[in-house]
Amino acid sequence: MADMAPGLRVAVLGAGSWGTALAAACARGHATMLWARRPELARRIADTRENADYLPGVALPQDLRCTSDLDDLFGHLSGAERPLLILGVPVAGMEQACREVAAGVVRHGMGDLAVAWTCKGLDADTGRLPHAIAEAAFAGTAGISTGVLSGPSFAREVARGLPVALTIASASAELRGRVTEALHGGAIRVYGSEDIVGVEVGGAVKNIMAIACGIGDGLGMGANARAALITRGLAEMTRLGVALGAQADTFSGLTGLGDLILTATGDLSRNRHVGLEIGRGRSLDEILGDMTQVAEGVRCAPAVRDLARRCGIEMPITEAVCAVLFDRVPPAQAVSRLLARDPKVEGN
Ligand SMILES: NC(=O)C1=CN([C@@H]2O[C@H](COP(=O)(O)OP(=O)(O)OC[C@H]3O[C@@H](n4cnc5c(N)ncnc54)[C@H](OP(=O)(O)O)[C@@H]3O)[C@@H](O)[C@H]2O)C=CC1
Ligand SMILES: O=C(CO)COP(=O)(O)O
Repeated sequence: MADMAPGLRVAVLGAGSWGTALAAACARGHATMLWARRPELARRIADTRENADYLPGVALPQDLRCTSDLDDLFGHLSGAERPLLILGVPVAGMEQACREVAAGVVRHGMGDLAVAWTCKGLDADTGRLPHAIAEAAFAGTAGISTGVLSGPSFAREVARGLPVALTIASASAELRGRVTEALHGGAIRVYGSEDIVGVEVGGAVKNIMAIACGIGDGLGMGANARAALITRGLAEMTRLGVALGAQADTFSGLTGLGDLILTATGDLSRNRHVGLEIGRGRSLDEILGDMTQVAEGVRCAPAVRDLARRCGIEMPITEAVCAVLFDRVPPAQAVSRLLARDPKVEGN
C-alpha cells in the first residue's frame, strides 16, 4: 500500500518522558503512533491526551495514536514508503526492544525500516554501546537501517515546544534525512553526523559527569568546582571516545559539550538530581527509591569505568563517582582524592 497521507509514518517505541515528547513532536507533521509497554498507560494516554506518569500537565496532539500492541505499531509502519521507528527505551531495554523490532519486521514483511535509538548509556553488563547492541539484534534481518538521535534535550522542554537542537548520527544519509524530516522545523533543529561512536560516548559519559557536578553542588563546592568538573569531564569523555574510534571534534558539539553543560547544570536532569541528593547526604538506595524515572548514569558509571580500564584510559572523575555510589566512599573524601592527584599538563 502506498503512503497516501503527506509526511512520514513514524512510530515511537517506549512511552517514557523522552519517547512521549518525541512522539508529540513528530505527530505535529506526520502520522505517528506511540507504544507503551503497559496497556493501562496506553489507554490512559489515548483517553486523556496526557501521559500523566511521565509528562504530567503536557497536552499531547489529538492525532497522536497510542497502543500497547506491537502488531498495531508494525501495522502502522508497514506499507509506508519511508517508515521511521524511534526507540524511546533506556539502555536496559534496548536489546529486547531491538529483538522485538527484528521480529516485527519479519512478521510484517517489511523491506525497509529506519530505526533511531535515543538511549544514553552503555550496557551495564557487557559495556557495549547501543549501536553494538542493535547490530547484534538486527544481524540477519534485512532492510533495517540504523542511527542514534541525541543532543541536549530535556523532554519536558521539548514537550512544551521550547527550542532545541538535536543530532542524528548514522552511516546512512537516507536515514539522517528521514529523521530530520520527521523532527526538523518549528522549534526543533536537527543536525547530521556520521560519528555514531562519538555521539553515543558523549551521551553516556555526560550522565556520569552530571552526577559528579550534582555531588559537588550538593556539597556546596561552588561554581569554580562545577566548571572544573565539566571541563575535565569533557577531557575524560573525549579520551574514551577517541580510544574507541570517535572523532575528537564530536565532543565539542551538541552531543558532547552541549549535553554535558545541560545535564551538569540544569535542574531538570535526573542524573544531576541523584548527585545533588548524594552530596546532601542521602543514600543512593533512598534516592533511587523515590524516583520514577531513569537516571542512566548510575548503572552506566561502573561499565564506563571498566571499559576505560580495559582501554588503558584514565577517567578519574568517573572512578570517583563509582567510589561514592558503590563503595560508600564519602563524597568529600572522593573530592579530596581528586584534588590530591599529581599535577599534570592540561589537555592530556
Ligand atoms: N527524558 C529526557 O529528557 C531524555 C532522555 N533521553 C534518554 O532516553 C532514554 C529513555 O529515557 P526517558 O524516556 O527519560 O526515561 P523514563 O524513565 O521517563 O521512561 C522510561 C520508559 O522506558 C520504559 N522502560 C523502562 N525500563 C525498560 C526496560 N527494561 N525495557 C523496556 N522498556 C523499559 C518505561 O516503561 P514503563 O512506564 O512501563 O516502566 C518507560 O516507558 C534514556 O536512555 C535517557 O537517557 C534522551 C534525551 C532526553
Ligand atoms: O539526556 C538528557 C538531556 O539531554 C536528560 O538528562 P537526565 O537523564 O539526566 O534527565
